[in-house]
Amino acid sequence: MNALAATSRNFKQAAKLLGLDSKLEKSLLIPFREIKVECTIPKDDGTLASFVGFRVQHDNARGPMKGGIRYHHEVDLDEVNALAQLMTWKTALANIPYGGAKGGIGCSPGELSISELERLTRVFTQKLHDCIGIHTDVPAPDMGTNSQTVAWILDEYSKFHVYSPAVVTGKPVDLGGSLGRDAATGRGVLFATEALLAEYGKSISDQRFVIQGFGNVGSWAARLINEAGGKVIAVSDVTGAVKSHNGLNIPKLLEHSMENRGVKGFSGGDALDPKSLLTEDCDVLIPAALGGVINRENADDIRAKFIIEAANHPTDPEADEILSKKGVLILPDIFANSGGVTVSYFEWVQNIQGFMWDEEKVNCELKTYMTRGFKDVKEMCKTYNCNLRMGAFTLGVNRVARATVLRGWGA
Ligand SMILES: NC(=O)C1=CN([C@@H]2O[C@H](COP(=O)(O)OP(=O)(O)OC[C@H]3O[C@@H](n4cnc5c(N)ncnc54)[C@H](OP(=O)(O)O)[C@@H]3O)[C@@H](O)[C@H]2O)C=CC1
Ligand SMILES: O=C(O)CCC(=O)C(=O)O
Repeated sequence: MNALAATSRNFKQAAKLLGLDSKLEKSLLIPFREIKVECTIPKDDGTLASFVGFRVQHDNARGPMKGGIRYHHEVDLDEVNALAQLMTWKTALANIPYGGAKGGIGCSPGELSISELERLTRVFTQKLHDCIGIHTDVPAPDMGTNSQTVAWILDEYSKFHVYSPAVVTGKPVDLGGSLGRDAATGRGVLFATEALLAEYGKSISDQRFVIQGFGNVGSWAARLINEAGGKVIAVSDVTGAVKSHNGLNIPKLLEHSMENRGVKGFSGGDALDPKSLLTEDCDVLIPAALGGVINRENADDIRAKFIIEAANHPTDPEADEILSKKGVLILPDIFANSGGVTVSYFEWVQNIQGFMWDEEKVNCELKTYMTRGFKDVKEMCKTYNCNLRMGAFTLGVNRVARATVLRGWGA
């Protein structure tokens, strides 16, 4: 099932539980605006290369639309649409005053030089600048992009509009980025995992973790889990996978991965077939890379007791059903990875206030939001007698539906 079909299916199930009017349901599902642009750049060797870029602005009932920009060869309109929709429910669940959006370019960032990436980002921004803004749509990094990418967007945007750091979040701290944003999604994953485990009388330090993806989210999650006493027994990225039953030395793995551009070849563990990583014996599985990786092909073989969705839509609805029958608990993406957009919100607030918070305040506020989010999700699970995914979806969808109805459709 593709990402859009899966996300829309979850939305429709939540709308049914909430008893939403079918016309309201339809209006919530259709995106506010879909933008598709051609981006042609000269490569370093003088030849031309053309790419397609997207920005889907899904909903703005609760505030400016918000979401990252992804550079990956699999990016297409359906995927960006699904990710934008997830952002709408995620920002509502986190109770931050935003709607949802997502962007992306179908490209392989690893095959482009830094100057090619800069040109591509600038051309994309030239095509997009009139549709984004502090109070309309605020992009951020996602897979394949980082603080440098949004710094280029900010600079290019500023050639057409007044210099406004709050037009993007996830910026370098020197350009008004927030302390703690880099680690925020991984830190949010830690707080979310702690909250879930506590419900079962468990804690990070008595669990064994497997993490797919060792980029921004996966590596920060690994680092913070390791610091909290958790045993990270296997990790993968595009280059390969490594495992150690005694727990990987995460600081050393981070060093190795920086020096060698990946986890492959790490001497502090055994090489593992990346395909079998998800079905390794562990307590907690954290997918922190691509969507759709847990599906009907492998769901039955998953041995984790808890799945924390650090990635967006890593679990297909068919796998959801299989895992639920097996008694595996899944903490859904729109809650588990909401720490990133929550600290993006703090960054936007700091930029608008013109006042910088210290990192302790950022982390402390993040914990408050994540703890409250978990409590709110559990409350919905109780009200609608549903699992955590439907608890999260009903919470987000209900808040957006209420805002939509209150704003009305008057001409
Ligand atoms: N950044 C953020 O703040 C947020 C991100 N997310 C989600 O988290 C996920 C990861 O994003 P982020 O960490 O930012 O992205 P990054 O680009 O920083 O890292 C992605 C990681 O996934 C790895 N990867 C890619 N394909 C595969 C694969 N087939 N198997 C195993 N590993 C793979 C990459 O390997 P390599 O480096 O070798 O290419 C890299 O380690 C995405 O789903 C994203 O949407 C959600 C909320 C916020
Ligand atoms: O920080 C942001 O605004 C967006 C984060 C994001 O893209 C996500 O949560 O999937």
